[in-house]
Amino acid sequence: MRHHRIYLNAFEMNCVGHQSPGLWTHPDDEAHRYTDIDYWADLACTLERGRFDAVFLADVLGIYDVYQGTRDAAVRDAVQVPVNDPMFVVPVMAQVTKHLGFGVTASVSYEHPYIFARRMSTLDHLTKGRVGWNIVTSYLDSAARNIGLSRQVSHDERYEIAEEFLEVCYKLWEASWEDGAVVRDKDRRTYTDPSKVHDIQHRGTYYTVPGAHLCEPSLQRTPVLFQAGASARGRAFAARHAECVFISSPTIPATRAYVDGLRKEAAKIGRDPNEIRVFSLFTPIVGRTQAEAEQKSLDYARHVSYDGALALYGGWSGVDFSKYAADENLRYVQNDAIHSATEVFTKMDPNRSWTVEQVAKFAGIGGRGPVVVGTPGVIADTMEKWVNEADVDGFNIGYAVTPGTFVDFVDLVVPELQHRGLVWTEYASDTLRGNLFGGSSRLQPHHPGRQYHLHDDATRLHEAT
Ligand SMILES: Cc1cc2nc3c(=O)[nH]c(=O)nc-3n(C[C@H](O)[C@H](O)[C@H](O)COP(=O)(O)O)c2cc1C
Repeated sequence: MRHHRIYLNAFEMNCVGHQSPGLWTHPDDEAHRYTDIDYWADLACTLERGRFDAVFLADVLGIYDVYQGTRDAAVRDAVQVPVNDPMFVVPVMAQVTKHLGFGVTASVSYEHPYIFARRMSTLDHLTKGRVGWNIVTSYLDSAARNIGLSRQVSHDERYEIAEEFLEVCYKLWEASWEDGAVVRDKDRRTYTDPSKVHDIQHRGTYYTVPGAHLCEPSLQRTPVLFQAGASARGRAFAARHAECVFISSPTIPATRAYVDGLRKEAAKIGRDPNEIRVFSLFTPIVGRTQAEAEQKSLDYARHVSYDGALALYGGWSGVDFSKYAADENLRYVQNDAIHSATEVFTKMDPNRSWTVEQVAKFAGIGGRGPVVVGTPGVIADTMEKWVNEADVDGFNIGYAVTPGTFVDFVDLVVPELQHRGLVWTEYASDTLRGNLFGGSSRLQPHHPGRQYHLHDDATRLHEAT
């Protein structure tokens, strides 16, 4: 195993039906409390008690309306709609914790870097350096139609936009305010030294941002960068920018293929491939005994919504599964949705074909990642096997029911992992990047965003523009 410890993220979303469509009907599920700030505060305390590195908040703009050509199935079963803005629950969770990190999802397709950079600096200040950004390009036409486009920008061009979006953000976060700019000198009546605040003079294909950042430097400056692209273009983007990568695929061989490809891409462009933390989606159903766990799993399965699962998967893949017979094998379809969503079932594991019904059952609990049912020992064994054989660094722990799945994991599995020396018993740092990578809270020295850092490069930035 490459790393001294397993990294843990809780996978959440500011909505009712995140990755287990239909489970809102289960008596133990409290996802409907997503509008109650106490739900988020209590969850954050549970996760910090379990020494989780972070809670990662997914977010999707638009409604899943591919299945049956309407949004009815998604709306009926609360499949990621209603959905609230993830950013606003971060300060609530930061207030009741000291070390837990917060990954928020935001789409480069529906933000502007000048505005967005301020929002992330604000969160990094309020969380004392514990915020991360899951960079997405989005995948639903239904979102594009609501901002004046007839359909979403093509898949690969979304990543071209994302490249420039990141460049503007790096310049704002790293190259506008020098570390010593804010002096708060009451005698000289100088809060900030104007000579240490610089325009970024960005003129690009998609953005023109000539001015200075609006925020003083936060502890991390650039938030920890997460990404989950898994197609060839998505992986190339991740290899260049991501500090952490989320992946979700159902088997170890498919996951290993992704991870090897990602690390090779990173090495090709001069990054340390082992510097990227890879988190694999994983939904545990835990019992004190195997029988108890299996009973729980059967009980959850009875609450899965078949239509809800196909609405979710239809949104991800862009494929209307109502056009297939339930026992028909899935075929790869090239479109502008999530390429990896269908690749994983049609290409990544050649000796396996999947019918629509199997995909619906699989996606009914835990989305596209594996669901493991068992005792704390069985769960820990599986996690160890994935780390050793799929070369992942940690897991994005999804839930079947919330907060139940997280409480079971923290109460039963974390102590087993700690006993095996696989998960730490105490945090090492107060910032998210410090906990994930050790040492500084700033970008790693050979991360591409670092080249904009003022001390190395103030003159170069000005000469280049
Ligand atoms: C674990 C995981 C979580 C994701 N969460 C989100 C999300 O919250 N919002 C979103 O728009 N896309 C999300 N995605 C999708 C990816 O960010 C990305 O849009 C998709 O994988 C497209 O990449 P690809 O075109 O390279 O396949 C997630 C993917 C994975 C594996």
